[in-house]
Amino acid sequence: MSPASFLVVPQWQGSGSSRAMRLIDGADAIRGDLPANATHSVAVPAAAGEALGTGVLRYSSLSLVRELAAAELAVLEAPVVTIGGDCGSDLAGVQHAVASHPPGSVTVVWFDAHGDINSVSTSPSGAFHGMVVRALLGDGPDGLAATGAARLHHEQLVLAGTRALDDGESAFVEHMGIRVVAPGEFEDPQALVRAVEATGATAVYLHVDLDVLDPSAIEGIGYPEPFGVTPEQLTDAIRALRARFELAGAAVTEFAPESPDAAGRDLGVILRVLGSLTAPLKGAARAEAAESAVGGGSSTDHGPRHLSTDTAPPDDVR
Ligand SMILES: NC(=[NH2+])NCCC[C@H](N)C(=O)O
Repeated sequence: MSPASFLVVPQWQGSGSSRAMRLIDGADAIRGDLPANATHSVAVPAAAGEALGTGVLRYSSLSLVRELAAAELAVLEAPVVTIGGDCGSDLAGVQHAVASHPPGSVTVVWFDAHGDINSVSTSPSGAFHGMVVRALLGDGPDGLAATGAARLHHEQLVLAGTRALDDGESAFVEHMGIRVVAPGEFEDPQALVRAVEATGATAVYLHVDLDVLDPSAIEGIGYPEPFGVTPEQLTDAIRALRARFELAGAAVTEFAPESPDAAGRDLGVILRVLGSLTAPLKGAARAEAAESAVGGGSSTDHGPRHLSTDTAPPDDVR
């Protein structure tokens, strides 16, 4: 596998939070630790944007970001890891991954406390980050909803770590029979592998909203929900999926630190997640074996943090 490329998309317009602009700081903080030669950025418009009668708040900026990101994705080497920004930052990333693989071969695993599967009519907020998955399934305003080969079928979707669905979302998930892997199921890292196997996919797109993690593991998230997964459960699940399926693309989203100091406190965990998505698997397994042989490492991380896609990942430092 070639090393991943990173696409930083500091989109905040999809968030319903009054502190949505913290997402820009979050994207900047993560970018600082990425390998510069593999990192590209989308110039997100400064303007909030207008709904233009679509029912999606700030629709005009969101559809513009989708276009700008799609243009980058067309020239970047896959797999691309999008760095958000809100949960809609990788709308183009998912659509690109699905469209560039044979029909039915990519399953999207949506790691998120929330379903993000509201339609315009069931959304309680009008915020696009709660409607992204629905748009991926083809339901949403023109310019956001996936069409043609980019459209995801609901059989190719697994919601992972989900624990906060709105009523309209629950009804839709139940009606469509969409597979939800609850946080408790993460105790077995193979649970997600089996869920994806059941979809018949050969590749996975891994979307990570950091709020899938338990709030005790991360501070800088705008929509914390209790009873989430541990960083170790998340990274083990990601590595198990990568060991079994081709990685078609990925994203890490919704980092919204309140200050640079606060960002620093969360970066260790975020880089472990990024490492699980991008670092060579064999190296990770070796380092883990070595680590357990010495009885585990230190949990503090004061050294310089840099993510490299071709050396041992930072998630080996626990
Ligand atoms: N990715 C997120 N943080 N999503 C939060 C969504 C909140 C709520 N379900 C909504 O539709 O507005």
